[in-house]
Amino acid sequence: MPIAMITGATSGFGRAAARRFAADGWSLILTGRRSERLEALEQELSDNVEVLTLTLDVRDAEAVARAVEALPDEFRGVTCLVNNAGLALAPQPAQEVDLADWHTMIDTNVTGLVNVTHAMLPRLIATGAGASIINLGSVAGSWPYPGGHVYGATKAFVEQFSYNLRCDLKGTGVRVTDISPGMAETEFTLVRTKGDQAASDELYRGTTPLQAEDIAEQIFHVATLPAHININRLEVMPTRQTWSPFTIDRD
Ligand SMILES: NC(=O)C1=CN([C@@H]2O[C@H](COP(=O)(O)OP(=O)(O)OC[C@H]3O[C@@H](n4cnc5c(N)ncnc54)[C@H](OP(=O)(O)O)[C@@H]3O)[C@@H](O)[C@H]2O)C=CC1
Ligand SMILES: O=CCS(=O)(=O)O
Repeated sequence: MPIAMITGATSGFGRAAARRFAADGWSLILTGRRSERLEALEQELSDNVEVLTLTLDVRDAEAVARAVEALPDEFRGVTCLVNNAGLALAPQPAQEVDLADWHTMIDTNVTGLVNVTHAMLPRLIATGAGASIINLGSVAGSWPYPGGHVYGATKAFVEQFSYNLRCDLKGTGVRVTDISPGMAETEFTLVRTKGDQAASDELYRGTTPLQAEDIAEQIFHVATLPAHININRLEVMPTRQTWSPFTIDRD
């Protein structure tokens, strides 16, 4: 059975993707920091598929490298890496945020993604044709909005890193895709607002956001395309989300 490694499998897109891959019998390497959630997911899925859970903070390059190095033989032949772990913080204007929140976003969305990719590249190249790296970018990486500041910039990094990886992986068979969702109802806004459930509920109220399962389906689709097809970037929005016009500061 093919193997998917999913970072940030304790919630949202990552957990839904784990369930989607499991439904088709894939073996799973599931990572995240909250071990109790990993254990619950392992319990849920392991009757039907092989599951290995790794409690891992993607920001810790050494821990990531050690965990990948120590993968048991039956989990070494990874077919698909889903670089999903990530977060936004500090929705207020740039001039009002704590520097620490900017650092956390860069450390997680940029450094963390790079840490996991670096550790996993030899495994994916060994798998060769049909292997894929699926990076979770965001519409925020392409479209500016107030309060997007460093979050959007980290996702712009994900897009360009994905394209550049493709160049270097030419000839290895390893595909690279940036999946960039728009508004999706997960724990994302709860994290962004540091636990403000009312603010999270308000954002999604009266509209129809994407659900985690919608993006999980896209991830699974991209991972299971014939080996000669590479989707470079997939931007996915809810039908009820579009762009705003430019704004003008007037006297
Ligand atoms: N929801 C949305 O509107 C959109 C989200 N995205 C992106 O999709 C990805 C998933 O987000 P989503 O599912 O919505 O959000 P959730 O908050 O529901 O899930 C985020 C996941 O990332 C993990 N994570 C966060 N920090 C770390 C870390 N340092 N080390 C390891 N794992 C970490 C969390 O696990 P744990 O806390 O257990 O470590 C959790 O499993 C993110 O990269 C996000 O930026 C992109 C576009 C839209
Ligand atoms: O990445 C998340 C989607 S949004 O909040 O930037 O629209």
